[in-house]
Amino acid sequence: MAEGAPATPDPALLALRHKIDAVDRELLDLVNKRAALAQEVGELKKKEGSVVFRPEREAQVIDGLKAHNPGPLRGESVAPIWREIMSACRSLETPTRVAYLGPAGTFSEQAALGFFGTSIVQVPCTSIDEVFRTTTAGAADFGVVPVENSTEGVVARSLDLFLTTPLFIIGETSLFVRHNLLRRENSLEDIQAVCAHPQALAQCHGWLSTHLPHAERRPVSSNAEGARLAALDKRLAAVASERAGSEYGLHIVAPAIQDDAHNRTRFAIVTHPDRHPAPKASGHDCTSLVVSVTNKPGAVHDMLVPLKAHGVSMSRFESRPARSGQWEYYFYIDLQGHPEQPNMAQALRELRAVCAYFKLLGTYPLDVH
Ligand SMILES: O=C(O)C(=O)C[C@]1(C(=O)O)C=C[C@@H](O)C=C1
Repeated sequence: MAEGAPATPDPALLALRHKIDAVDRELLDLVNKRAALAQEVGELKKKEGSVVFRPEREAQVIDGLKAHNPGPLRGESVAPIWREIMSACRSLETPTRVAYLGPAGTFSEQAALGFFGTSIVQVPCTSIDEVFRTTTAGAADFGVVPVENSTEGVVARSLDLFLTTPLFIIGETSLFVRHNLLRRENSLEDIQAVCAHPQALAQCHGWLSTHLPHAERRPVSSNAEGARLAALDKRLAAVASERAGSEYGLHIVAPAIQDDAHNRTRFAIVTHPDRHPAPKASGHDCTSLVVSVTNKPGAVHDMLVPLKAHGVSMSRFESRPARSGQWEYYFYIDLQGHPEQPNMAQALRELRAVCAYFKLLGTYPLDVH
């Protein structure tokens, strides 16, 4: 028995626990009632031949509950609880297979479980390219890929693959990324190399330069792969999540070593347009596109004119070299709204007319917390 615990439990505590047990049973009955309704929805969808996962509906369910939450449950507790309930309900309609950059313990895995809930079939992949290939080939229904980090900027490989694959975006999610130095020994002595994904090494550049200036920085395919290697060799350390540390039995030698305390990574959820329709408007949506314009004065200005004319806000504007050798660029643009809104539809039509290249990458509900 823990020190300080009374020999006989406090009757007031017992009474409260009885009440909690009774509420839990009621909750279980209600969640089962909800699950049975979701099963009925599943039957209906099977008859109609329509898809099970509806990101816009899930976003509306969560938005609605948050707006009606009387408390004391905190607002930010609502989304994770209902995501998990909807994940369990969805799995009764059909399995959801989700590809992401594995192995176990990566931030991509955490993003996949956070977005879809844990009642999914996990399809860990060895690279971002493999996530795109697996989802394109239909071995996974959805892929989760990192697109941007608040410290390091864009994840170039994901952006390049949006251009060359048929996949489109149906959702987004973002995570606070806390990196830890992990190792078999609980010490900073005699570390020969630090293994991690190049993005993670870059996000911890300052800390590594100060505390381990002589250790080699060894880029590997994922942070969890770095943790796996560190578990095999005591001269190696890894930069990875706490989850990866417990997965591979490593000590957290130094916690939260990322240079920016607010380090966040944003992920896109992708799927194949032949297997999934674009989400309908949820009320809080984002539309992503990639465009290019001819290399002449005023071309970028002309591109922005239709957005201003129709009152469409832009939340992101990124450029990537087009690799034509002509100083030409692709522009990755996020717009606030959905093409079902007439002003957005008109702005997109006019924008398309002034672009040399135009590809709609997707339209999807904004991340709800
Ligand atoms: O409303 C639906 O279309 C359902 O299938 C039910 C439900 C839910 O559990 O609320 C489950 C899966 C969908 O992604 C959206 C919502």
